[in-house]
Amino acid sequence: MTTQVMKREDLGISWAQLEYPPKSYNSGMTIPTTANTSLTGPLTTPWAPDGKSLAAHIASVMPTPPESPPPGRLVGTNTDGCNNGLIDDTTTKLGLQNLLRVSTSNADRYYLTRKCCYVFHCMNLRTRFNYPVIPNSMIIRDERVTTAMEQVIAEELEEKGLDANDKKSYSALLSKHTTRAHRLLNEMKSALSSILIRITGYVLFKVFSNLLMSVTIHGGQQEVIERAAQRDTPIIFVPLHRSHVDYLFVTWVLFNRQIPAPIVAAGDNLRIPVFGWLLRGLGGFFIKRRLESCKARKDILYRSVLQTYVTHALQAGYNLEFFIEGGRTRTGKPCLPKGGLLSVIVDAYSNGTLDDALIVPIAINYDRLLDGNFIREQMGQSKVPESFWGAVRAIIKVLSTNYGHARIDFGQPFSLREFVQNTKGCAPRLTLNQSQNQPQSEPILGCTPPLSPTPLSVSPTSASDSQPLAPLPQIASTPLVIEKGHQRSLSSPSSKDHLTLKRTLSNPSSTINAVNRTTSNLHGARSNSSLFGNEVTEEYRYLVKSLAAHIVYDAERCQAIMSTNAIAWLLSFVYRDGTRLSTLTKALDALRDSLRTRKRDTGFSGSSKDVVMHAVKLLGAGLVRIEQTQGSDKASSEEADFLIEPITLLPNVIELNYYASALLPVFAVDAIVATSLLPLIDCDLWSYKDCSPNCLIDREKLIKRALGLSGMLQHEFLLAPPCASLDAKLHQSVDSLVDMGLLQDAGKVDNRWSEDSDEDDLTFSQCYKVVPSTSSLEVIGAWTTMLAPMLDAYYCTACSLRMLVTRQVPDKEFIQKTQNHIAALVEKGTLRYGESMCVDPIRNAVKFFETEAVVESYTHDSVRLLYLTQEYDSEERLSRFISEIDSYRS
Ligand SMILES: O=P(O)(O)OC[C@H](O)CO
Repeated sequence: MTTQVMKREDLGISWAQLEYPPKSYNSGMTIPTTANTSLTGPLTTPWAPDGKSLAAHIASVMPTPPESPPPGRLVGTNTDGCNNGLIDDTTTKLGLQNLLRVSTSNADRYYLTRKCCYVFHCMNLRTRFNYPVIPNSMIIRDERVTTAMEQVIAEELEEKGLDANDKKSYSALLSKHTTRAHRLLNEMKSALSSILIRITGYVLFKVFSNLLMSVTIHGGQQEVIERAAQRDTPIIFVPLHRSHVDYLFVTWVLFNRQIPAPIVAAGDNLRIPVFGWLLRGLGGFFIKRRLESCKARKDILYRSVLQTYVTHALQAGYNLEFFIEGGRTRTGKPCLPKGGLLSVIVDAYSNGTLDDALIVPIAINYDRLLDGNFIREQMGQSKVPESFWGAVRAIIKVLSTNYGHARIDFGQPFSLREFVQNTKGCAPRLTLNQSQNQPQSEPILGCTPPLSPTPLSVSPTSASDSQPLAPLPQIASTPLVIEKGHQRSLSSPSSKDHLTLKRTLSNPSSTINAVNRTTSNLHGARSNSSLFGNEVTEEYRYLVKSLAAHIVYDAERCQAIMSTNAIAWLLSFVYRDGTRLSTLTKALDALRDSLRTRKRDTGFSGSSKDVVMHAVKLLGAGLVRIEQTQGSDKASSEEADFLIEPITLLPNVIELNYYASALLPVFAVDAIVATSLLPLIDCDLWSYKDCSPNCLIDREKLIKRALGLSGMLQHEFLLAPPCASLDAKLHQSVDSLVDMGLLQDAGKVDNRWSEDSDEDDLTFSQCYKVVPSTSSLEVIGAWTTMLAPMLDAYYCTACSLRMLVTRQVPDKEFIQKTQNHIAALVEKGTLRYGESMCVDPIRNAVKFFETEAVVESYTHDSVRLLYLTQEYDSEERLSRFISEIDSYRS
């Protein structure tokens, strides 16, 4: 099958003509107006560092006048409709603030005060907080560490064939492992310094004001965090990870609000000379990168030291920050969560050492990434390790560049205790036996009987999607609604998850849920013990997985879409062959409306024409080509039109795709439904534009197919949080196609005799007639094109499985050969999208094949070998599987 190439200009279709989005989306909903208070409102006596008037300065630093700033509301999934006592009218009314604008208590008439406003600002901030020192001895003597040490010693004595009662050998080993525990702790622990935070805070003002046009954050969100910090409960900040700069941003924001800095989990790859020391002084503590790996799991001493350190720090009153995705996203869309540090926190809560914590999902987004790009790694080359000189070179390189705007969004804080209490009743009725102190007979709190897939109108998520945000009721009064599918998946061993998913692809009647999707990422899925050595129950696993999924889902939802994301998306998926500035401007207007109705913030404001020009400039000539069209009047730039064209050649297109991908999660469900619809229609919709081909669509069949495709893309997207029904989301998306006019009600048909029906099927199912209009085709085209590169990658990876027939191949070789194959097809023009060769979708396809029990793997001499399972180890079976994957490509 070749990729469908749609030339919309030839068809006379224009994205901008479109009535978009369909009216049904959150109809009647209004965006909370924080409006013009944003950059000018909340600051009492602000001035620009160079003494210009504020308005003039804003005009010079913003791409457009701030006529309609994005709302910057607090987003929460399980907490939508919950207040936590942190939100009130004040927080919802505050607007966006540019952190680079500072104010002091003096008027701006003094030259020195104006010139040195950052110095005065930083001097006036309170940074001297009580950062208690946690003595090493307290951690090393902790029961958890001593128990781990005894276990390690016993194992070593046994390994060496020594007598377990031999005191001399025992004390020699005790001293060896105690020294190691001290070393591990010293390498790990942070050394928060108030002075360093103040100095770095000032330096960051200077650096960021040179590199960035603004660093924007919503005043209400800051206010909520400030209120949360006044409580006795530790705060756990969990940002999505895009850049190394993320490490600095949260601490810097808190410094500006005079909130104590958190300790921040950093990968030990960042423990490099000077920068490692700096990071440690700013609160960084270093952990091994792959906590989930077998090697790290086996190092029980390391695990016990880490867990004890984090637990003691939380007990001592430190706030914590960690990146739940592990590394930075290479694709531009969030990675599925890792459970490592989250399970430490859940452990600490469940064994009673931590009474509660407030969890704050965070999203940070940049017009342009300061770290460069991930082209190299996506092309299959290995990552260049961090080093001192590498960091220095990178800093020198970025200093002379403009990176546009940056935006930080804090999600709504939610209580760990309330989350656990609400979730406990929904998982299998097993006890959390993490602690001996915990009463085993503890009643299951918040026990909500598992419900059948929740009608959209009553699920917490849907409620939040269709209602204004404030005021929000208390969390405790809103029990989480967990659907049946979750309980099923938990009550079965992980191997059965394979069956669930396998069924989904072939007969996807079971609901795929977010918990299943994170299975392979958390705890290594098949282990029966937690990352930190405790025997875990299914309930515990469920808890960590659903908490992780909630955090990532919430963080993604609060992420603001930057101008470069929007323009890269339009150029990648709507105007891949290029278009005029005027058309792109109208398309951006439509996209902005669509984002607004989906309650998504944008990190830009003002006229779309200016936003397009700003984004095109930032994306640069390597990603977007711009030229003035012939006949434009050069003299009057107002009238001048330009031709704007994306560079779709490899490798540049990979970077463009990175920026476009921030919008993928926003439209993922719709894209899945649209992509599922096309193969169910016998005819080519585009040739029936504005006509009515004689074909009917069965709603249930469409949903089943969409569920199958959702299952296939389970490693790409978190489509719904664990408390919501994916099924309902898909139904909502089908409704939107009806509202759009693409589907017209054709009544119910008797499906008793249809070949797919089984005895339990509904007798009648809803059918729709397909009526493609110009505008609906435009939307369908964009959504299907959005998934096309990914589906091509999955299909080509499935084809590559042929190289595994009767043999084993190292996974690196398998991926490399698949990439080469895709690159060759792109070169020949058989495949349209160069980004299909990125390593991420290929890896995810392999993960999916493993989930489907098509492929298995084992590690030998540190090499991971892939092979086909017995069931698929033949050309014929494999071909059938490949055609099944192919059938999802439109
Ligand atoms: O994206 P990576 O893999 O370079 O990792 C970034 C992490 O912040 C390292 O701690």
